[in-house]
Amino acid sequence: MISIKNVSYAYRGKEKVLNDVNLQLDMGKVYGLLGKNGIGKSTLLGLLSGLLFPGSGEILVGGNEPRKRQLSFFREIYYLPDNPDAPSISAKNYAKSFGKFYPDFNPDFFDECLAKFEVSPGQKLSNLSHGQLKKAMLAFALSTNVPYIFLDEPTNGLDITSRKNFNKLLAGMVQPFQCIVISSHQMLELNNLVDHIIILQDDKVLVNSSIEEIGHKLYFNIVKQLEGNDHLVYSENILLGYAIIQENRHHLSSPVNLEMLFNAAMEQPDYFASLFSGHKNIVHAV
Ligand SMILES: Nc1ncnc2c1ncn2[C@@H]1O[C@H](COP(=O)(O)OP(=O)(O)OP(=O)(O)O)[C@@H](O)[C@H]1O
Repeated sequence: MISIKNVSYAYRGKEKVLNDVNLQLDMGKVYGLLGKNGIGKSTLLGLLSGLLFPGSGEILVGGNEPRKRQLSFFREIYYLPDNPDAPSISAKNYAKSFGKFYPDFNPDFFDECLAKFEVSPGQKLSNLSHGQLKKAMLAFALSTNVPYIFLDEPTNGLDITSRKNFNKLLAGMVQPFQCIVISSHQMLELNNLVDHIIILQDDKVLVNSSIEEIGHKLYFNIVKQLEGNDHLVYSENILLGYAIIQENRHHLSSPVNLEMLFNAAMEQPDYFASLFSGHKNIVHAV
């Protein structure tokens, strides 16, 4: 489990990026971390990975405090940044050298991932394109079998086939003892991958909710006209009419559309904050 309590963080000489953030992340789940550019997603992943230290508050990842940077902690987590370094060794040798560090590293799965991604195991990482390097490092990340995997924009720079393959590989490997956090702007791809959504806005957590809970609270629909649709939260023009979100007062079932959810949350942050924070005095949709 990951517990984030009253955590604030500011880069030197700057305003707080995160202010009094509280979150609990459970095992066996994939979390989608969403937010506009520069809102603090990478910062949060940096704090979880022990690369940054909170100005105040406490973070626990499993039994470890990331800021203590103990060996036992680093064996349990894997953090893949948006722009990973490219050492001058082949993917195969990278796995041989660095796989040892992770007690449950699976070399066969690593080979399988590389093959799926069509990355040559013998080619030097430093000679790969950005997308190829990203795929090699994703293959490594997915093969570590560590309890905590943090992926910053994992599909950024990947072609469409590779994005699909990444989703398939990830969906097939998540174990009950793992907690995976993915920061992304690719919401359509996250749609079928994540169990839980965290949306950052300003220096706070705006939405922290399971897909199931979102589906209970909101109804996603396509209509020809806007008139006559009760409890409208959000609407977008589409070719055949409108894609809308309504309050789900009739307990209907609809697939959650993350892109619409995100756009709606950005448009009405106060409404979403109250809807997903459990406050009794819900600000009603306009
Ligand atoms: N090393 C740094 N020094 C100073 N400020 C930084 C540093 N890294 C990030 N920031 C600032 O902190 C804020 C949050 O940055 P962060 O990279 O966490 O955002 P993000 O949500 O991951 O953005 P994106 O979606 O563009 O990747 C931004 O205003 C950014 O300019």
